Amino acid sequence: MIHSVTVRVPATTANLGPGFDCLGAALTLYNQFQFSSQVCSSTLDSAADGVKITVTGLDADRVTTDERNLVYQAFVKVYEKIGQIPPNVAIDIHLNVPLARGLGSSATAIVGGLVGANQLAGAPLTIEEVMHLAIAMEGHPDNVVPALIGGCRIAVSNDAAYYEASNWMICPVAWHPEIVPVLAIPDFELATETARKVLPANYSRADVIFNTSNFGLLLLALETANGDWLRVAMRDRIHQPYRKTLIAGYDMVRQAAINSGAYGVVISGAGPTLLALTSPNYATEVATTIAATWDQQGVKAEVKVLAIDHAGAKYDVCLDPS
Ligand SMILES: Nc1ncnc2c1ncn2[C@@H]1O[C@H](COP(=O)(O)OP(=O)(O)OP(=O)(O)O)[C@@H](O)[C@H]1O
Ligand SMILES: N[C@@H](CCO)C(=O)O
Repeated sequence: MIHSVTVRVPATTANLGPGFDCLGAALTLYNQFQFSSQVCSSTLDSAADGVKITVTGLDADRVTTDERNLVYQAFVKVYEKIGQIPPNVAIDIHLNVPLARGLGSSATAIVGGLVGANQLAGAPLTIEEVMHLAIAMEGHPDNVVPALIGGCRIAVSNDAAYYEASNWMICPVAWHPEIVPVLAIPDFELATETARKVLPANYSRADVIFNTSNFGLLLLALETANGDWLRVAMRDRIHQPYRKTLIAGYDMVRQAAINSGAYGVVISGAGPTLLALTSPNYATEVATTIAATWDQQGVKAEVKVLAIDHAGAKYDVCLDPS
């Protein structure tokens, strides 16, 4: 019998400029979730029956430890899907991905909870079924898909209604190893819900064509590391023009990063983290420049030079010694 499951899930950067709600990449920064079976609920001291949650690491005090916890909600979804009552469980969460910063923290929680529950239940669901549950919970695929299977991915819906889709085609996007993601994480939060509210409901034909052409070029540029293409292809008119007003110093930081060697700078996910893409030779210079420029604007930012994670969610299963 399985005693515990430990799941490691990568952070993700979504959109990459023109790929709003359909393109995302996994990063080498991870949250960890451990799920341990409990014998009976009388041994548990949480307010919620049958679950005890502990959280350590970054922003740990901001995560709820009762049954509203997103990891636990995802855990329960698996048991609903298979028609079983969720077992008593202790969940230990260790956070390295900051909350509400545009690095897919909610996707790590959803994927962690789903993968942990599926393994604890003896793997009744396929990875596709887990992915569909994850997309439905998050509401869009661009963070949860790379968080689950790693790499850079495009998600295409086979259904007419994109956000209600139950059929998805997931395709890998080649990412040239000479393209380095530099992430600049400011010391303020921006909830995805807030950043989605500032977007218009409709777009002009010119804006749609602008994004379509840049998106196509971006895929070629990521594959080939063609700097001239990348400098053009990271532009977007679907979300960034509206969201940048929520991110103090955005224009100045972007220009300074480009002057110091970045191909381009975009809002990571819903923000406020900024993603610069650059070559290995300029990565340190770009990181230092972003931190210094934001500092001049009164914003403290942590800057990380990362790589693309190709593994996605990884788990270890520990069997009951008896
Ligand atoms: N490990 C976790 N455990 C429980 N809840 C979490 C965890 N991580 C994130 N959450 C929940 O998700 C919220 C953040 O989600 P939100 O979509 O606003 O930001 P994000 O996922 O970090 O950014 P983005 O979607 O733009 O990449 C947190 O405020 C918290 O409620
Ligand atoms: N595509 C999403 C990612 C954040 O969850 C957005 O930009 O709102």
